[in-house]
Amino acid sequence: MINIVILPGDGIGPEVTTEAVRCLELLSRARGLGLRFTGHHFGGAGIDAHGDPLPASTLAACKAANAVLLGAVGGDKWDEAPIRPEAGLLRIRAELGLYANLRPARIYKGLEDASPLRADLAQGTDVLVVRELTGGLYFGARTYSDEAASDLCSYSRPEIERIAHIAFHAARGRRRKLCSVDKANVLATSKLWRKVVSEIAAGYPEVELSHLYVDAAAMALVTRPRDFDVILTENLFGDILSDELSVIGGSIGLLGSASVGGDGPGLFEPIHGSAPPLAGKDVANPAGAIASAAMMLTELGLPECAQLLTVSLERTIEEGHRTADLGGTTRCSEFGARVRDNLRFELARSEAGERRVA
Ligand SMILES: NC(=O)C1=CN([C@@H]2O[C@H](COP(=O)(O)OP(=O)(O)OC[C@H]3O[C@@H](n4cnc5c(N)ncnc54)[C@H](O)[C@@H]3O)[C@@H](O)[C@H]2O)C=CC1
Ligand SMILES: CC(C)CC(=O)C(=O)O
Ligand SMILES: [Mg+2]
Repeated sequence: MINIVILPGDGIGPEVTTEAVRCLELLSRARGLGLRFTGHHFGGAGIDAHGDPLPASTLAACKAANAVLLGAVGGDKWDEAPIRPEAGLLRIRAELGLYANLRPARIYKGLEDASPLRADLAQGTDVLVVRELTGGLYFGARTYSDEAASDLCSYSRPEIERIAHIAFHAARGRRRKLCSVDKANVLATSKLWRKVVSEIAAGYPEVELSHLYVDAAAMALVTRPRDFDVILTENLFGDILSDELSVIGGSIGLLGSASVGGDGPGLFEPIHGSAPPLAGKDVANPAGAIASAAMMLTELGLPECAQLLTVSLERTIEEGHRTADLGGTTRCSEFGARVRDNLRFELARSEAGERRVA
């Protein structure tokens, strides 16, 4: 039995996670994986039900699970709450020790026209953002009054070393190029970041290391995205740059992510937020949630099942099924159903050991 905790969260979170879970259920039945799903309140839904975005019962269930699949949290409704839904997200990342957030971005076949960039700039973009997830500004002490406010940014050498190793390992298995992004011309944390990353590079001579300041990186991502293979960066910069990178492929709704590094379960979530204006309308793009589910299967040691789901998602996109964010009319639930149609086909094909004639 593989126990998976589902945290649908708020806004479009429940809609996109439903489609991802249905794909996983299909795979589990077909392959006898023994996946068992239990849903728990989280984010705004946690505040409404328990007065806490990360209720104790939810945290206990996550810690006991094999993996956690998350939708998204937040919304205006909780703007004035003493603890915002987003605080629950930060807490669960810290509680599970998930210091590494992997966000792969690429141009899907069939979406070549969906990029806001000229095709000659965008085509072939395939980047993995390795974002430090439990340090930096999001976790520093804050002060606030209506006259002055502050946020503390700090990083220690071990925090930088461990995320750098993850990124160098990833680069070694890809095109062996790693760009570390910081603001070392201004920030003390970035100065240490650059020094430590450069030292770690000595252990990975086959990986070509470069450094960019974050402002220049933001520019380079839209002028020469294909030059990047792995981007290693700190929490805030990774959050911002991965949203930027996602639209080069057409939409933020396409990107999944894996948060790993702890002793317990990993957490898998699309990179987008709860998109309140889209909630309840069956129009959100569930591709990022489905891609996150595929990343979860890989992490659970089921790479073949992950591949079947990835191929099914790719084929659905290639067939031209597009949700509204990509200029189409396919509903969220319909898109999920088409992925499952393709998944049934892939399962049958792999069982028959046949190759499909293109
Ligand atoms: N991981 C999480 O749970 C995150 C939560 N948030 C929260 O979400 C709420 C909304 O934040 P925003 O800044 O608007 O970011 P957002 O990511 O929810 O939306 C940004 C834009 O992308 C669109 N979009 C996002 N996901 C989409 C999808 N799957 N399909 C189609 N279009 C999609 C939205 O309609 C909007 O135009 C806030 O409360 C914010 O704090 C924001 C980012 C991450
Ligand atoms: C909502 C924030 C806590 C984080 C965020 O935007 C993200 O992780 O993508
Ligand atoms: Mg974000």
